[in-house]
Amino acid sequence: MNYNILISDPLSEDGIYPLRQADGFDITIETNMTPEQLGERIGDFDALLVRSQTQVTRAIIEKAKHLKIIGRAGVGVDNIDLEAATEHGIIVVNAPDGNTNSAAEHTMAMLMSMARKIPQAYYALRNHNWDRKSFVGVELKNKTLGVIGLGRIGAEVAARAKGQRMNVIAYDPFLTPEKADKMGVDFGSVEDVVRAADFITVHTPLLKETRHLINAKAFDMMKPGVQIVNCARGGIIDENALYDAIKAGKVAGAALDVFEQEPMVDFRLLDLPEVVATPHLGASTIEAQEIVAVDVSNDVIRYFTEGTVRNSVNLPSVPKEIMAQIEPYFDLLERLGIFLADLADGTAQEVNIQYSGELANVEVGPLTRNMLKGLLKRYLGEIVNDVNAMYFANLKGVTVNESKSTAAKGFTNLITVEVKTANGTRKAAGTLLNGQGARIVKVDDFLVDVVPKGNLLFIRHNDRPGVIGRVGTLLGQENVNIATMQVGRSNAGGDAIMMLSIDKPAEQSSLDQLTELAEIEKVTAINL
Ligand SMILES: NC(=O)c1ccc[n+]([C@@H]2O[C@H](COP(=O)([O-])OP(=O)(O)OC[C@H]3O[C@@H](n4cnc5c(N)ncnc54)[C@H](O)[C@@H]3O)[C@@H](O)[C@H]2O)c1
Ligand SMILES: O=C(O)[C@H](O)COP(=O)(O)O
Repeated sequence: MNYNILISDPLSEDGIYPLRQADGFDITIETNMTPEQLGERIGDFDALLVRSQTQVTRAIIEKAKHLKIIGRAGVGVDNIDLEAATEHGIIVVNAPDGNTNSAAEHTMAMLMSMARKIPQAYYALRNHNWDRKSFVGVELKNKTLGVIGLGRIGAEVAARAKGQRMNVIAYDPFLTPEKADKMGVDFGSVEDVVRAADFITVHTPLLKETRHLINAKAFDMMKPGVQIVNCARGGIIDENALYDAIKAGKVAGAALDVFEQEPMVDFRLLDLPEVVATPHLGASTIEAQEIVAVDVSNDVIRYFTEGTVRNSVNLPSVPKEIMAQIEPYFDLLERLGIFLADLADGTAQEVNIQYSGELANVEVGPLTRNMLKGLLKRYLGEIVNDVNAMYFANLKGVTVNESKSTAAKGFTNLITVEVKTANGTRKAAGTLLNGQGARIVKVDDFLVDVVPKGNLLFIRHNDRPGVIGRVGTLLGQENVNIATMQVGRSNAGGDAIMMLSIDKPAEQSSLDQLTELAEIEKVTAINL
């Protein structure tokens, strides 16, 4: 079966070459769809590739019955409802650094165009107006550039500005005075930056915290004649406040690549001669478009062929070497989750998972998510996957605690999962035995050695002579063949367990008959 990929924004044809070359993918390119058209089509697709144009809203995601992955060929994912994607188990990947250089170059081009009024002069000249008086600019040299958001693009811009012999002052929540020193920039708060700068450029994502970060109050603090660049996201600068600050003569220039509403509908700012603008072209170079499309294409291929991705936005990413170490445990963890969901009396309220042995030294989040997937699938069905397992755990009020210990009681690794419900606590521990695959090695406090596959019967009983025979006989009469059987007890004559693997699921009537045996306390059928 081929996977259906929809590309709904213009992507570089060279960039999607990996997808065209790989086996098993059918590509549909349909750009310029209305939200209604996208909503009608999206149900047919397993993957969606976009840039910033397509609005992947909750309404679209709710119609995307087969969608497993959304690839954003670029950085910003503010056009994708990440919460809705996560809830629906859809992984979102982006291309975090493919357009860094292009965006930084565009920022510098905008800064210089603004400082030297190049677009305005060109516009006059095109209208056959040889005007050498109206377009006197200012130099960058020895001026201070304030950079707000010193991430990938901000840092590249800062380095280039230093090449223009500018002083740079920056604010970023992750910036420390030491890091700033190493980069040769001054360190300051947003207020310090805004007060000190002759030119300001913003390079943050658009978040709740950064929306209108540059507002009327910030403009009040700025030096008269300040010039401002936004090649990050519309909305970081309050456009109304910018308009007022330009009109008031406080701001001498603005260079905007991005706008609060795109495509633009309100052209008021562009009527001001101080404003230069481009229609969101920061990443629009042949090089950047090829790299970002290659990056997301490769993640889509990886996802469908290996089940891994490099640049997930809604799942923490795990380095390749660590993934190689933990991936063999994925299946065991999912099965431990299913096992405990069947064994537990009621729905989970708290889950404690302990990683002992070598796994104590690595990132185990993906393993915990696989265990939760198995556990929650039993209550919530196949909608649960490793992307949304943690979301559903939170939604259902299940507390999840992870702990680690390097001591693994003779195993290379031992993973113990404890599930607490309103009616008690059940526990199971599993491991991978060298060359022999997955095993459950402990259930509650009883040692066992069970392959976690197929149909199992877990029987709690009193340790009395003849009980094992009676169970065997009864199952035989019911035509249920026992493949393996393990027994364990706390002490002679005390609490005991039987763990049977059987060749076909036992009928409820057989389970009822087993439960009626005098020594049997409880029979649980587990289907892995
Ligand atoms: N115009 C374009 O075509 C274009 C192209 C590429 C990227 N972008 C946009 O540029 C922005 C930056 O991209 P990037 O690749 O550098 O991202 P990045 O994640 O590397 O950097 C963003 C930085 O912003 C910082 N930040 C977050 N909240 C902040 C706050 N309240 N104040 C100050 N700093 C804050 C983060 O700590 C981070 O270092 C994104 O919004 C991206 O979408 C636009
Ligand atoms: O966030 C980004 O990567 C840029 O804004 C580029 O957006 P685009 O892919 O729509 O050009």
